[in-house]
Amino acid sequence: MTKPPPSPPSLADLRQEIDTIDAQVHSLLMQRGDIIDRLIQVKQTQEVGSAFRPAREADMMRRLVQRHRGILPLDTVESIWRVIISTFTYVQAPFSVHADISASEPAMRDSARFHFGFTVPYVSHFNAPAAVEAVARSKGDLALVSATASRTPWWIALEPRDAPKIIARLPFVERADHPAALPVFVVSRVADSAMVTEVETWSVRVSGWNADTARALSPLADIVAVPDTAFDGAALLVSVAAGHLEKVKAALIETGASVRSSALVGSHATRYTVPNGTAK
Ligand SMILES: O=C(O)C(=O)C[C@]1(C(=O)O)C=C[C@@H](O)C=C1
Repeated sequence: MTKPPPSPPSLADLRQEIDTIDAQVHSLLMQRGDIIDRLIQVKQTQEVGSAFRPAREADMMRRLVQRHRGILPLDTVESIWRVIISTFTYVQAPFSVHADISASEPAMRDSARFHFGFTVPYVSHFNAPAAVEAVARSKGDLALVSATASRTPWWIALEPRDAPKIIARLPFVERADHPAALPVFVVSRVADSAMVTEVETWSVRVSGWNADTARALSPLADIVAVPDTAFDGAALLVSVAAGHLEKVKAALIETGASVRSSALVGSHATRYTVPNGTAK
């Protein structure tokens, strides 16, 4: 005699399983909070003012994407972890996010909320220099500024040694249809040891900037250029693999431009793109 197939679990049984998992997830988050409490003692955040560790976060976000499987969309998993990590950053040392909304207020707000959640205060500014200035006056605040376009060479303010620096590029995990896709630089003051140094960002002032020069540089580096009429040139923000600025300078000179000055104004992790077909 064959046994009848087991009856499917009831709705009440499945809800019981969900309640058990929710309680475990909540309990694990509270345990994570206890660890953060202990981490504060060993981390000495007070010295630099900010608990944000871009190198660690870039690595955590990449690993999260790599291990993700199943029907829960990657957008959701990424946004949950962004809120977890940034809120635990905030509880270590409160900070505000100063956003330059001159490119697009809704896109900038989406980026700030997606990457830093709703607990971290959001302050909007009408231009990049104002957002950067607010960070320079603060202890550990962050500024979010467009990484692809600018009306002003705001990065010149980052040149002095003790000025804030570019410390990250968002989103950490790029892909088609990212819900907060606006490319953004994060500007802040963090300990040197917390910086990711894979990609360097340089403030470069050039004379003789023209379309040929821009074309010659595009395979070598990501560039934001603002015309500098006083010198028939441009103020550039150059993002280039660490140690490769000399190649950019050589290409500039080959196309007839000349470099008037260059200063390192930050660094960030290599851009990480989710392979096609993985993201949901
Ligand atoms: O690893 C740290 O230094 C932490 O402070 C922990 C933590 C996290 O919540 O995982 C929070 C803030 C940092 O930006 C990176 C990670």
